[in-house]
This record gives sequence, structure tokens and C-alpha cells, in this order.
Amino acid sequence: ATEITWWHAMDGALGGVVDQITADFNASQSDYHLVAVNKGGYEDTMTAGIAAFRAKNQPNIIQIFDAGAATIINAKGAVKPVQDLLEENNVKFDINDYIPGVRYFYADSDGKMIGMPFNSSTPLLYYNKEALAKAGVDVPKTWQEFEEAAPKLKEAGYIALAQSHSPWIFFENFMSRHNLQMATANNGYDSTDVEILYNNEALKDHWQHVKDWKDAGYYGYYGRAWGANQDAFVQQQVAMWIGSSGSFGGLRKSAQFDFGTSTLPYWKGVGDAPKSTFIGGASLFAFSGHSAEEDAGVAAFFQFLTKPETQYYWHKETGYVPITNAAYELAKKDGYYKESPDAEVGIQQLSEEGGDWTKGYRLGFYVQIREVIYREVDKIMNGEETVDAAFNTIEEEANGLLKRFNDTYSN
Ligand SMILES: O=P(O)(O)OC[C@H](O)CO
Repeated sequence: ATEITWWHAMDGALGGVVDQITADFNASQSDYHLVAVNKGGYEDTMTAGIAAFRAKNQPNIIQIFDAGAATIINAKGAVKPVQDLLEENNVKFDINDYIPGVRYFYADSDGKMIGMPFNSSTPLLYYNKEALAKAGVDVPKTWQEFEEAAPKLKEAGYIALAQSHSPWIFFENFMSRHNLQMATANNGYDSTDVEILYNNEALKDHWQHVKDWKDAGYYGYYGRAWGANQDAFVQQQVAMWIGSSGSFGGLRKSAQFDFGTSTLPYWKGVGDAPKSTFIGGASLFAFSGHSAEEDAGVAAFFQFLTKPETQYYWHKETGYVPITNAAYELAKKDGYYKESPDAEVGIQQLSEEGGDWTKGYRLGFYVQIREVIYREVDKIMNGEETVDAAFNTIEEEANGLLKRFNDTYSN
């Protein structure tokens, strides 16, 4: 059998599900043997992939997260558009088979699909049912409702909220949820000559509130580490946690209490809220430079991955949303959401009404821009910097990075 390799960023419980899908693909046919290798987190996997491509020993498939999409799509010649790869190998492909939110996040400006959607997510509010009952509060749908509930949760002995991944949840998805423009040039889709629009009153006001919540003991800030914020929820110190829908499967195993999921809260009266969130997670890219036979193996695997049964399995085990309409229908038909209504919230949020600024963004060096955001959020939270100063820095450094990207890759 022809061997094909897949470098991915799924570890822990998610890695186990990837291994199972890999084994299932290998058992389903005998022409190809897929080897899946975990390369650490999203950033590590992307760095390893770029280094391997430069050294001419790139794997066949690499998983690249949302923040890295622009970099890989603009690196002309590095990847083979998935749409071409599938068509060349006679695998039926119709972009309309995918749920709307997924369709264009990994497509080029002409709408051609470049990356194969795989693990798509959205931020969810996870809540501890007993904590909310003790405090006598309902799940907050808006930040105004959160402000009413927070003191009661504190009274009941809980920190009201923690959150993982500030750039993703409280920057990118803040803009989408309120239908606010994130960057010039159509959120970066029309040109690499682009500037960030984060330095705005709505977003700064949100962060001033977050800082005030922290100071009042309503918001737990455990640094940038995803796990530390999630752990505070698992250990029942915080009553609610905002994280990825992709954490649903893992939490179901680790939380020793009853929890539910709800949509990402929004500020009533700000922008055009509530609108659908951006698609999160990652997709799979086929590196170029491989033989036609290996490329055929990649196409066969992508075909396997898109089957409603595979998608449904992945969705059920992990909490990542079903990315094709057929998989979503299968889950409904199977009664999955009747048995587990909290598992449908992610896909429902992604299916909420969209607006001009909910389709996604395409910004180069965005992985580095997130690093700037993480650093500045730390400073706001630790009281080292005012919100205004932090946002001025974010704007200046982000625009510097965008300019550098444009100078290198202008299109
Ligand atoms: O944790 P994930 O896989 O849902 O990804 C969240 C963000 O989109 C990563 O950039």
C-alpha cells in the first residue's frame, strides 16, 4: 500500500478520536496506509509543517488552524487546492454540500476551496447547572444579564466566569457576534493591503468591563493557557466557562457534575448583535510535491472523512460541529440531539443569521498578531496597562505585521 502521512494538532481525547478515524480508513481499503502523527498544538504543527516544506520533506496532509489560513493560502505553490485534488481524482465535490459558515473560510477569493474543512468549532458558554441553581440565576444570553447574575454567583461561592483563548473568543468572535468589521479590505479577503480595526469603542468597552469583572471577583483570569481556565471550571471554582465546542466531548468525560451549553453572550444594543460567529478550529491542507499516487491517497482519505458517518462519529465524540449538511441531517435523524440537546448548540449558533462581517477574516501573520493580543490582555488583566494603551499597542503592532506580510506576499 502507498503510505501517506498526516501531521495534526489533536492531542489528548481528540488525538484518540483521530487515531480511531485513521484506523477505520486503513481498514476500509488496502491501496493506501495513512499514518497520523501529532505534532503538538496548532502553532507547533504549523511551524513544523513550514520547516518540513522548506527542507523538502513535507507530509502529505497538514492540519492548519483558522489563524494560519492566510499564511498557508498565500504561500503560493506550497499546497494543492483541495478542490483541484478531489476533482483530479474523480471525487465528487460540491461546495454547497458544506454548511454555509464553513464554505468560504478556507476558500480563496474566487471561492475555490483550498483547505479541506475538518474540525470546525464555535465558542460556547458551558455552565455548571448546580452552581446556577444555587445562585438562583438563569444562563445569561447577554452580557447585561451576566452582570446581573455575577454578584449572585459570587454570593453562592463561585467566580462567575472564566474563558479560554482571548484572541479567538473576545476579539475575533466579539466582532462577528456583533457584526462589526474586523479589518479593512473586506476583513482582508480582498487584499493583503489591510489594516486591523480592533481599536474601536465597542471592543475597548467590553475589555474595560472584563477588567472590572475581574477586580470585582466575577471573572477568573488564569493566564493564556487554555487548560488552566478550563480546569477552574472542571474543579467547580468558576460557574461558567467559555471555550470551544470541540471541548464538549472531553468535558463530558472529565466533569464530575452536570453541565449545559449555551450561546456566546453578546452586548444588547452593540453593533448588530446577535449574529452568527466565525467558524473556528482547523482544516486539512494537502502539501504539494508528492506523487500522483500519494495525492490519490489523500483524495481517498478526504472522501472518507467527508462521509456523513465519519463526520457524525467525529462530531459525537468531540463536539466539533458536523461540517456537511448530510452529517447534520444524520445526527438529527439518529435522535442525537433529543438525547443530548447541548450537543446541538454549536451548530445552531453557526446557523444563526449572518451579517456582512460574520463570514470570516483573512489576515497574514495573524498567528503573530494573536501573540500581541495575548501579551496585551495579560497587561490589562494585571493592571500594568490601561485598556486604551493596550489597544493602541495592538493596533500599531498588528498593522506593522500586516504591512510586513503585504510587502512579502502582496496580491
Ligand atoms: O479549539 P478549537 O480547535 O475549536 O480552535 C479554536 C480556535 O479557532 C483556534 O484558533
